Amino acid sequence: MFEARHSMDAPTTTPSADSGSDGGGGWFTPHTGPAPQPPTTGSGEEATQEEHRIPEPRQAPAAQQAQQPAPPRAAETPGPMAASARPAPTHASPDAILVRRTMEEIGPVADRVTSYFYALLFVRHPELRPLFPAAMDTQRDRLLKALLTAAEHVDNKDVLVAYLKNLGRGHRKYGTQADHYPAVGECLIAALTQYATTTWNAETEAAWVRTYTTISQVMIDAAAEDELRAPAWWMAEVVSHDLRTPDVAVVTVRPDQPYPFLAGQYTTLETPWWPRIWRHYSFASAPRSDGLLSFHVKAVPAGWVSNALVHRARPGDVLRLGPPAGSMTVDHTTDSGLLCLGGGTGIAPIKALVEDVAEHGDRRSVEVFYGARTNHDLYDIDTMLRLSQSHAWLSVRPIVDQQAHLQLPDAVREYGPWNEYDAYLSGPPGMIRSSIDTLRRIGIPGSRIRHDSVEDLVAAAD
Ligand SMILES: NC(=O)C1=CN([C@@H]2O[C@H](COP(=O)(O)OP(=O)(O)OC[C@H]3O[C@@H](n4cnc5c(N)ncnc54)[C@H](O)[C@@H]3O)[C@@H](O)[C@H]2O)C=CC1
Repeated sequence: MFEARHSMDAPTTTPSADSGSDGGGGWFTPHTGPAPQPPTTGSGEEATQEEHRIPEPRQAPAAQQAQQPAPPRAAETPGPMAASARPAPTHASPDAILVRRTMEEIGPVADRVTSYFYALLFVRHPELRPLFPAAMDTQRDRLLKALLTAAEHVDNKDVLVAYLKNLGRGHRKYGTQADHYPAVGECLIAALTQYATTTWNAETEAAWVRTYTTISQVMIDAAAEDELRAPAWWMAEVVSHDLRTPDVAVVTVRPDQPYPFLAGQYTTLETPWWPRIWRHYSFASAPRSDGLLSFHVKAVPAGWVSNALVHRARPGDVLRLGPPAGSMTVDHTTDSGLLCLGGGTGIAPIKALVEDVAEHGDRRSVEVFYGARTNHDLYDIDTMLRLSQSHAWLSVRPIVDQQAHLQLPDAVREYGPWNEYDAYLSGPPGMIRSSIDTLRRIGIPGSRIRHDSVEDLVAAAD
């Protein structure tokens, strides 16, 4: 997906990271087994400090997990923000109310909470420091994002559990182990205790402990299950590097073992030059019979990874890839048309979606609007036009800001009607936001608009 999306996701663990589960209060049905169960205090029940300690995680019973059919990996990876339509909880659970109250209080001092948390973690657990990148700036933001996500989705079990499973799997590549989670949880609680001084009390602490315990258990179980069927990461050799403009390259790699994914998904990628710094890029093609994977990379100012990939990477270099993720995939159970907006290098997953429809033999209408600032920036227009010449159901319209005197989302209004279409958005965060507004204004419901996380796009732009 992109180097943006999803951001520097380094090892973590905080609800942060990306969010939660459901404890005694509600959103998670505890597994059977020897796992220590979270305390089941209700909203008004006061728990002791001892009860509030982060319990040791239960190791997932591998044998039991092995018997479960492994669902296709791609289907499990919707991020909570992957689609614009998220069902809102109808009422908040007592834990959700307490967690959100804490979040509101620490919001204005989020930077300090985050710094304090990491300082504490690395002082108390220096053995965890090597799991994180040398420069922690982006990581700090990631923690806050994860906290907010957990709070926001604390009652939304389905979305949250899917998100956490994805997160747990994704953390394998950092070397995160089950026994790291209590350390992180204790530092998180300590940081919240320090800064949420007005709202913090035993009841709130119990709510956070329950929330964090269930969050970490979902992640640990997902990682253990994943271990049975997939590597923690893939090594991938660069086999071609095509500089399309002075700052955009199409990089093609050969993974060291089969890499299953769906068109429209993205991966995380680490270069040998910036160890432990991972960035997101979408697959620019549907799965290929030769197993090769391509990415469109734009070097952005101060972008360590993107500049390395565009200006330094050459055939023979070896990258590391995390697991595939993302839910911006084609729903082959319907025959709705696809309205695709690809801005800049955001055209990469759109091209993969088009190839997916073509390979599936569907005859669904696919309308692609390909936006760029200048003609020169339409670096993949030849490929897209070639595809449209081969497929009568596909139309491709380049929208160049300078010529059209309007931006990509506005151009879509001039065509349509779009009521029989599902929309797929890919590009810079501002484009995603304004496209959502525009599409909703012209009557496309949020449930039919798909895109990757805008928050991650902002955070990972590097
Ligand atoms: N490389 C990849 O695999 C993927 C990249 N992305 C994201 O796509 C972006 C691509 O960046 P660039 O190529 O520099 O794109 P860009 O900044 O040149 O913009 C591309 C298009 O989006 C439109 N646009 C930009 N901001 C807008 C706004 N606020 N409102 C309406 N329209 C707007 C522009 O008018 C232009 O048509 C990056 O943010 C990247 O993270 C997204 C998905 C995949």
